[in-house]
Amino acid sequence: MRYISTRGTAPALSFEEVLLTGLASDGGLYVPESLPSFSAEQLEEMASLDYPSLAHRILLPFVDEAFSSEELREIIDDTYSVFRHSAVAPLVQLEHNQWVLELFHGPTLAFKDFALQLLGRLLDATLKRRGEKVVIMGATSGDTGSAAIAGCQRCENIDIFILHPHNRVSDVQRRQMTTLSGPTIHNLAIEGNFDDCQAMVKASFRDQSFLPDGRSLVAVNSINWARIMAQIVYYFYAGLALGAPHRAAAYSVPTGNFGDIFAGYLAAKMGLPIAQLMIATNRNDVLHRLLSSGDYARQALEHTLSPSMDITVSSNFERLMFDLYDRDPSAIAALMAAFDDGDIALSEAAMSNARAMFASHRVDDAETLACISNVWEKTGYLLDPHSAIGYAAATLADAKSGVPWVTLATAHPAKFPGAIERSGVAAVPTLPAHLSDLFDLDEHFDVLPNDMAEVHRFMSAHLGA
Ligand SMILES: N[C@@H](CCOP(=O)(O)O)C(=O)O
Repeated sequence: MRYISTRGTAPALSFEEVLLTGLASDGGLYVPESLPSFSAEQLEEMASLDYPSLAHRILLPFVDEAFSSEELREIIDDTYSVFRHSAVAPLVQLEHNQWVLELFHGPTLAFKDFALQLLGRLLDATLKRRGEKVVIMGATSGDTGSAAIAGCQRCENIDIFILHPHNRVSDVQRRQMTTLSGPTIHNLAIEGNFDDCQAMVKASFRDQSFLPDGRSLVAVNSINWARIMAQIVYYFYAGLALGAPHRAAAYSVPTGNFGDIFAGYLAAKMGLPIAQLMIATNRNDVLHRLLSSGDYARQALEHTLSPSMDITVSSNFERLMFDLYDRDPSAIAALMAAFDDGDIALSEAAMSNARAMFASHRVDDAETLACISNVWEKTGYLLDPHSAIGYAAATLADAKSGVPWVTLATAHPAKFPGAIERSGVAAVPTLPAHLSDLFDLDEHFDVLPNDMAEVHRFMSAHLGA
């Protein structure tokens, strides 16, 4: 399997090379040159597999020569053994045609664990084999940070630097990152927003001259292909449980960086029957505006009750655009250059291709709180604010569709006690036992200005030998 850049001038890479990078050298994102696909007969046979077996079946073609089938199986078994639910990704029915896929049973209580627990193990094995050290640099609006640290802290050959927007993640989210200490773990609270953090990370990938010779950056954000790859699996898991290949389901995905929903799009291309993919956004709604009115104009980032989705530049949309423009890298390079300068307009053909698979809905804070409260009253089920955005969008779509809707429940409600309290429900979400001492532990983080030179100076000064 080879991986190519969406902008066409960076070299094609193997899986191992793509795992050890982030952005392509031309500023694009890596995608597989071609996708494996599964026939209806193969899907029928896959329907009986447990989560690790299904993951192995789906992921093996992507890693090809980098890991043997046995090595991959061992890594996958180890990865999902740390999840607290034996089904790994349980599917729960809340109402007629409404399901939630619980993706918060991993160590840090968010869907990011599915990919980052795996990525940490793949990295560890690869770096040991190559005898190399790397520097991990990531940006988080709340969930990726702790999941990346938890996934990679066992790796001996890394230093990890995670940038989060100062005072803009929930207390639980921050503590999940900043209480994981060690000489190689660095949490940087940036005096800016998530877009600032992500822009610094991307710029750092493009010019790595601040690093000493022999060290390079590896991404833990969804610009790293391995993140997307791992997230394809749970779409198959839910779809097969709901009757694929004989019945299609629709998926509602709380969307920020577009990585999670892009994984669903790939699952459809790989043969999973998917009726529709719902882009569910908060007030940071650039993707909803694009889908509904063709408006892809940048707007100022707003801080909401769903901080993990407070993002206005959705990195992975570029991967979708690459397909919408028939995989023409020069079209993407031109569009992204124009986007750097301001707004872009997609062609009619691209828009109609996008609308064939995607719908969208924006849910503001008041609607998010109302959804948490309504669902609690009706079903006794407690949604976190991000999952509530997905569920609100799915219930609006349901009346029109008649297909089963699966909302991706991307985080545990205990990560957002403030929002739950504001929703007025009588429930108090509690952290699972392994995090019960979270508020007793010391925090370690440095506050830095929104200035890349300062961040690079900090990183150079704190790199291990
Ligand atoms: N929503 C993320 C922000 C980064 O997105 P990613 O999927 O590219 O890592 C978060 O919660 O940190």
